[in-house]
Amino acid sequence: MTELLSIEGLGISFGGLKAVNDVSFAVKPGEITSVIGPNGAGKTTLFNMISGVYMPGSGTVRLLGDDVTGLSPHLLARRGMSRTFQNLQIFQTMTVLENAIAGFHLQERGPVLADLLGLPSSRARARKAEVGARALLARVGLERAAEREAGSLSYGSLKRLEIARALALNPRVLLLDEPAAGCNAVETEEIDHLIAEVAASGVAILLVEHDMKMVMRISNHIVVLDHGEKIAEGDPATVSRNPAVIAAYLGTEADHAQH
Ligand SMILES: Nc1ncnc2c1ncn2[C@@H]1O[C@H](COP(=O)(O)OP(=O)(O)OP(=O)(O)O)[C@@H](O)[C@H]1O
Repeated sequence: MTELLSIEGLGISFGGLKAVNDVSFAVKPGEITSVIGPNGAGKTTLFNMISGVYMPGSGTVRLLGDDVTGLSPHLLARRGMSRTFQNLQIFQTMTVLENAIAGFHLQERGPVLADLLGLPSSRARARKAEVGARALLARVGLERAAEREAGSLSYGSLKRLEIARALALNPRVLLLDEPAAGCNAVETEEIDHLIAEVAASGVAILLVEHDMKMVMRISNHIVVLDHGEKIAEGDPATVSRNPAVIAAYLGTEADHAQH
């Protein structure tokens, strides 16, 4: 199957520390790939290199076969990669609908003059963005909250709003940074369903998540990092039986026990 996103030998050092070293894997359309590993394993750093936040020290990121290594997040978004953040990027005092509409405007080059002059073309664009935003809110189960102030939403709903905004870019690849962090069991399950539905629509999903139960439940493919290196990859059953993976997690528990 075609690889939408492929990571080849990616690495970066901070000072003398190799935070990520020679990591390779591929993400396929319609599949959910998760990156896991103990604290400090390099998950966030890897994510930041893939999504254009950090320039990799070595290696290549390919999107639909094109080398996109080091492109800025907004250029990646135009090419079909969007992401959510661990710390939500929601405008708390705007309505839910306005937040979703903001997602649409991120993809535009912005004929700013037309907008400033209130030309018909700009009004038509605004109308189109609103229709699209309402459809997205329905997709994530927030249509009835459209007129509410975003700051009044539950945490799980905010997480779904953040995913809606990323979907406004109509991505081929969606990167989710801890989509269930801070959510209770019911909210986590709702997010599970949403992610599975997005994957089923053909989007390639890459996620970093600490909730191991969720990872095992929804992933097609898991990549395990430890001390910046890929130590295993495969389906959930294979990875959870892998002795190197078990040792990496037991190792961190032993460290905690000593402190
Ligand atoms: N900007 C930075 N400058 C220096 N060191 C960094 C920087 N970012 C990360 N590191 C180091 O790189 C290593 C990997 O960190 P990273 O945050 O990517 O791990 P992680 O797997 O995401 O951890 P966690 O599960 O705790 O979020 C750690 O040793 C961390 O201290």
